[in-house]
Amino acid sequence: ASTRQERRFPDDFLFGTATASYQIEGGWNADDKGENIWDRMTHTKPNVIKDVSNGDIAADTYNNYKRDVEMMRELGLDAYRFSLSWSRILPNGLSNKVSEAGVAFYNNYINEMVKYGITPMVTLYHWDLPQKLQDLGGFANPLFPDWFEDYARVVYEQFGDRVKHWITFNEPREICYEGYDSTTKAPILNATGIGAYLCAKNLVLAHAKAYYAYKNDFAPSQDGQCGITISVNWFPPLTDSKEDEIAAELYRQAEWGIYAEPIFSAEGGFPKELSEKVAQMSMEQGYPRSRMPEFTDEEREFVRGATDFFGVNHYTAFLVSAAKDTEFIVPSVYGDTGAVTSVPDDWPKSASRWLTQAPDSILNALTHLNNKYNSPIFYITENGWSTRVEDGLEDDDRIRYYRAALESALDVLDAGITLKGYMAWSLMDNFEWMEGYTERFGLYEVDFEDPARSRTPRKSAFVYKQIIKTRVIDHEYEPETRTMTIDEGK
Ligand SMILES: CCCCCCCCCCCCC/C=C/[C@@H](O)[C@@H](N)CO[C@@H]1O[C@H](CO)[C@H](O)[C@H](O)[C@H]1O
Repeated sequence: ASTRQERRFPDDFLFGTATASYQIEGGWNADDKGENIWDRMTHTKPNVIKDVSNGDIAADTYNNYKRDVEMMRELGLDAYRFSLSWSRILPNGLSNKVSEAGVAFYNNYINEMVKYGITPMVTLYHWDLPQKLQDLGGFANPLFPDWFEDYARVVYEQFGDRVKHWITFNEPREICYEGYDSTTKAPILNATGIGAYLCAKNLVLAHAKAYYAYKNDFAPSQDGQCGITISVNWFPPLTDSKEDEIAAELYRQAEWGIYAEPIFSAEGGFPKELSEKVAQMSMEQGYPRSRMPEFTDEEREFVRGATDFFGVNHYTAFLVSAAKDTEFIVPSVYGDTGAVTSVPDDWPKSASRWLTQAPDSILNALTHLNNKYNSPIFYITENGWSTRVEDGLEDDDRIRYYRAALESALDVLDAGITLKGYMAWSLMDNFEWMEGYTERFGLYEVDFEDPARSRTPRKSAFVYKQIIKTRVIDHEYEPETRTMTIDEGK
């Protein structure tokens, strides 16, 4: 039997880090870039952000992209996942006008990665919708799938000769539930119990349109893959009672099933149990039809199977139980599930109130998805841990989290599940959405007081580098230095 020390990641396993355009780029109005929904929200309602900050400059990757690639080389990354700013490429959101400056910025960034053998993994949409499209309803407009396909075609055309890994959307739950159904992400629409379902349908249709545009018109010559990234945290029942089992299943369907099921399940369409529950609740609440829209047979068939891989953003777990005396907002997604969550006191806590270190949660989540969806190809497209500003560079908590997460990823490989890569969130500190700059996820610390936005490796950067280099998790490894260098050949 092999010892834990001997367990290795395969040589072709893609180790990387991830970021997102609005969180790092800055250059919010550089050249002819158009306004996006985060620009609009942070400028007109600054108090919704915890430290009243914004992403106007962020880590200033717009001017620091060569330093970013240098950091990728220092870590010895195989791959780098980043997103494109739609309104930097199409200032008005629509494809009649393409920004030369925006395209040039991404060409430079991608070329710099390719020059050093780093595989670019590109997300088309990580939450920064052009404001002009939001003014027309955004994801709630039935034309949204067409707008997204048009944008995707421009992007494939411009960058597809070098980019072979495409992700259409990052985290549909955060786009639809947090943006349309509540007030935790732009555009803070707060259409509770309605926004998430409406957005979910248009989002998966948009994904399928962009997927088939690539598959039919670009993949034959460009030879890449196209998938979607869904936020899949692990939601087991609190107890083995029937009520908690049912609550947990409904909760999983609301969290990620409404986005995953239409694409990955054999039947297609929204998850059965949640659809029935929402239809029943809608009737009881006096609506003339279900708040959850239906797919036509043609739409269902179009979306079903429209992917080459399943990108999983995984951070944590919550225990789910049937609500006893909770008063839910009516109507609301969580009211539809009738479920509540809790977290054991002994799971280590991060700087983010939602993020604890749950045991074996990567293995549990991926095993569940693998069984449910007929063994797709997986990438972990985000996984990471937050610290506070004052925690500085000695981030042993983050190291403990990453080692445990990567052990769980090795368990996934041992279980015969096809996991092809792991992207740590994040390469560097960045604008953490509603939390501003108060929570830090970076392997590199960014000094946001410094006009140059200087970047300094944390201890975790040295540990991650060692794991990538050796393909082994050495729990005893202590970096001897805090001076980062680029290894030969990187
Ligand atoms: C009794 C429970 C106690 C917890 C109370 C917290 C209540 C808040 C519940 C919120 C649930 C959040 C679910 C988690 C979502 C995350 O997986 C997801 N938002 C991660 O998104 C990515 O996060 C990165 C770091 O936050 C980064 O910002 C990136 O852009 C996102 O893709």
